[in-house]
Amino acid sequence: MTTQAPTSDTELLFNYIDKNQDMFVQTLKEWVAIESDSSSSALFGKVMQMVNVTAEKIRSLGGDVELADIGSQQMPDGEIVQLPPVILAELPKDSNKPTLCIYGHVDVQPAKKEDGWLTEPYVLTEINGNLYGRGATDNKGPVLAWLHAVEAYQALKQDLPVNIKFIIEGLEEIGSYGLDALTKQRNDTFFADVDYIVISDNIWISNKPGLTYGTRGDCYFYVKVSGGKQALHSGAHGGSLFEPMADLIALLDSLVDAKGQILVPGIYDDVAPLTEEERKLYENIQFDLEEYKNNIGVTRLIYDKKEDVLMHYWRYPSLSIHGIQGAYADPGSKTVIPNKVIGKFSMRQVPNMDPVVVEKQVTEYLHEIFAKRNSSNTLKILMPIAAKPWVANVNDPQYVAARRAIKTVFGVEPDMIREGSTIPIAWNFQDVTKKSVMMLPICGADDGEHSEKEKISRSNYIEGTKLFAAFFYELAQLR
Ligand SMILES: NCC(=O)N[C@@H](Cc1c[nH]cn1)C(=O)O
Ligand SMILES: [Zn+2]
Ligand SMILES: [Zn+2]
Repeated sequence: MTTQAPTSDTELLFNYIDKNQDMFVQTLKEWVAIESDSSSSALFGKVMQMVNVTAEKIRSLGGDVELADIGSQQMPDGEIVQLPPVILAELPKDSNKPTLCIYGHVDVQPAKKEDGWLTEPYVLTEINGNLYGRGATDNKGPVLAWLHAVEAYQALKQDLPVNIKFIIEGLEEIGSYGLDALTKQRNDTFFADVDYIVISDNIWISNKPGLTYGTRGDCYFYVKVSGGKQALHSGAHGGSLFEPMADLIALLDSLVDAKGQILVPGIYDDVAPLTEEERKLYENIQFDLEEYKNNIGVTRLIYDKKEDVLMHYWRYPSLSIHGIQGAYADPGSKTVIPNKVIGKFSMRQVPNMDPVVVEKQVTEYLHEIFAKRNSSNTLKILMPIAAKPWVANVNDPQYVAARRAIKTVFGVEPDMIREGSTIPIAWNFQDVTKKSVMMLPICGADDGEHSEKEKISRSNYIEGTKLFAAFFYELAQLR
């Protein structure tokens, strides 16, 4: 990548980051080795370990760290569990400087070798310049890049141009339980002197750097269908039973058609109408459909125009079916009728959808479908995650600083992009604190977040660290 006329101080920082890249990769390897999968409360011990390791790293940079208690939570299975704390930290402060608050998460999605990983998911493995491992891109790599950017300033005894606070959590992947309440609770204290909030937990959409001004939200549903007291032999009992799995499959099948249209009545009613001005924005974005299909390993998409594909990721809702708990999923031919199954699906939310309305629409619709089946089974619907979409003002000064930093490090103007996935706390940060919130991604379009090919390229990890160092500088120049 071309580096654009850095100042001599920036040049020193970049050289330091280049020279120490192996050490930065080693730290990422140590972090990836901690299986901080938050998907099940049984694994919260590892999340806790990861939170402590992160806290220690921030302390080593001179940070004052609080492990904020966020209490307990009833999980979808009914169990009440103590939640891992949230890191609220602050580096030594100078009241003449602006204050940047960096948010990130150190929990990860589940990963098992048998899911199809070519490498051990928790052993960071470098292949052709890519660092494969669960959490490499989502979100341990970017969190470390922020910390290493600070470390570079400190190692070179350069004054950090901004005050820095951190909010690092271990429950983002399951909807950031407790963080919205903590944000409200600390709005007049921790957040009072914060000028900017920045998040780096998403990806570019091409090999060109992107700057993100919107994300979709997410409503995550559990559909529980329960039958008799125990699982039964399908030969001995199949034929006269209302089978929970058949009910569930019918319910899941009623949600979305083959063209990706959501079938729940009323769901599109609140979706913000597309304006001519917005439609034009999509035309100039660099996004190669062939390259994209190749990256994600598919031969055909529902839409064949770039603009339609992007709009259906960014500005329209989508519904995905994720799995069935209680279903027989192992290899082999077990002839069982499960007595209780839980279907899981989520619906990405866009402006101006309201999760409260969506929950009602989905629940009523599924109960109607279920009633028509006249089954003896019982149906229960839960919505444990309700995250609103987030859209920012791209004219905010923070975006100016980020554009300049991107130009310095990558030599190009970024594409202004939105994100199809969800950072559950983004909307809350903006709504509660009224501060400027921005997303500054450093991860590649082909990083495979949540998949069995998750990776970050060494180049993005190291150039991303430089980008963050340059961003600190540019942010201070705004004053
Ligand atoms: N990198 C952000 C991310 O992956 N966020 C999750 C958060 C979430 C939403 N619903 C459940 N978890 C995502 O899937 O978008
Ligand atoms: Zn993430
Ligand atoms: Zn994620």
